[in-house]
Amino acid sequence: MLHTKVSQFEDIIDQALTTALEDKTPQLVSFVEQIDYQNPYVFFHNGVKVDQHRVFWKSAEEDFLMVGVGSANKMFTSGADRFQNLQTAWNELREKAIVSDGYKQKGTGVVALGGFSFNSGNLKEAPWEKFPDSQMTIPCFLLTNYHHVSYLTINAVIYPEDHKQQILNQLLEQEELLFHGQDFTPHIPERIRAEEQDPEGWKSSVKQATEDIKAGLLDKVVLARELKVNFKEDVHIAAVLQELAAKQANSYLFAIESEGAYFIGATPERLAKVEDKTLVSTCLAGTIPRGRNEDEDLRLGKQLLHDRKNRQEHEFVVQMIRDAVDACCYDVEIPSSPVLYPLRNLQHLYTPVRATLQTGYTLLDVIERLHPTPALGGMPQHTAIDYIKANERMDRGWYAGPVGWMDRQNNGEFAVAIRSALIQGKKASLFAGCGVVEDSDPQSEYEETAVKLQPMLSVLGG
Ligand SMILES: C=C(O[C@@H]1C=C(C(=O)O)C=C[C@H]1O)C(=O)O
Ligand SMILES: [Mg+2]
Repeated sequence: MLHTKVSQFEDIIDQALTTALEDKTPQLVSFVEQIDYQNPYVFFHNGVKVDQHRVFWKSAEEDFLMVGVGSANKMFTSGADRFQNLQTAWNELREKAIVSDGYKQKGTGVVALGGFSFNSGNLKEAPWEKFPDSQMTIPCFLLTNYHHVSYLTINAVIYPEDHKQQILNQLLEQEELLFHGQDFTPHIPERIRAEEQDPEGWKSSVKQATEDIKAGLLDKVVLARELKVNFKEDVHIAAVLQELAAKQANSYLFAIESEGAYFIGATPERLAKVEDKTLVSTCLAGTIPRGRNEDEDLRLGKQLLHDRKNRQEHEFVVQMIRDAVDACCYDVEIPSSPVLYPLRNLQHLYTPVRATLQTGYTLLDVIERLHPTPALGGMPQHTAIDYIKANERMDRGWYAGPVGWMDRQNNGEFAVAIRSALIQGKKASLFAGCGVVEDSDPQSEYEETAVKLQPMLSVLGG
């Protein structure tokens, strides 16, 4: 940190100490500076020297990325009111924060990153014991790369009994560690085993779901399965992120640490984004592989656009998101038919949603209404959630839950945590699901999930 910056930082610590003593409560301070361009993967890698708790987010559509190290504060909420309770805790924190920020760039300053499990309030089964119902971190150190400029935020909680010089020394020492050492050797772990969990059983549950749909129990349900993988050595998370970034264009990248386990993924699916009053959401459902050449690719794309079963999968998502967005927005724009969304090894049907948020509603209100959309749950929403709990034979944990970030202005973005894996040392669990409708064929759905496992599998042992 530059000399002038240190004295500005000292000033806000002084202010915070005064307030903390007066109010007899801890006080959050946030200090933002522009720094030389930083490689985010090196920063993530170095971060572990300061704190094992690290979080990562990269946008799918623009040059915008955040890496958080340590936590000035973590917000945990659980149960049915977890979104509302988080909003309350967040409002209190962000309104009271003392901020020194001459740039006012998005994703800098008081920012919370994290996510939510798919279901709230259930007991966590293996392998999810280390992940809470929800966790949003205000990182101690936050690197933000936006339009090729790097910003460093330092967030700290100042207690009434703290000493300025001690805090300053500790933070400067940690900062030194973060920027020391400029590279790492990318290392992809060697896979020694990959084990599917009862594929035949899974296919029969898809078959059963099509029968239950024909019988009128529900219209659509998303069923997921797990692939367990073992490696010869511990997985190097920074290297995996770097590989994903190189391979998975048009995807959000995320990583969230909890008690030494990392939930990580490259998902194409936005849940909701709010910038000022503009809300953007995404309907993404309906899948076909990419072709091996341009002709085949075009042919497959056309086939997907006109396939009755895939269009039905997609239409349920559009219907539900439209209703949810109509209830809290105006000027809702949704095209009447989908287009293709190409990824490295598959393509989806995609309908963008854009609207203006009514006064009084926040990003978290929208997330609460949307989650889970029929792209991850089904239709009707609550029937599908119960159906999944009763029939899926695994704990989804954070798979298919909302992951993302929000800032002090309540702007932010959440994606749906699919194409994801939970990594713990030498072990990983990969997850993939698919939308089941009345015309679903178990074998094709099985193959669809196999293709969806590929992005994570390809960076976890090749
Ligand atoms: C559930 C997943 O993906 C979802 C299901 C899709 C489908 O069945 O066509 C497509 C995109 C996603 O909404 C997953 O990747 O695990
Ligand atoms: Mg599908």
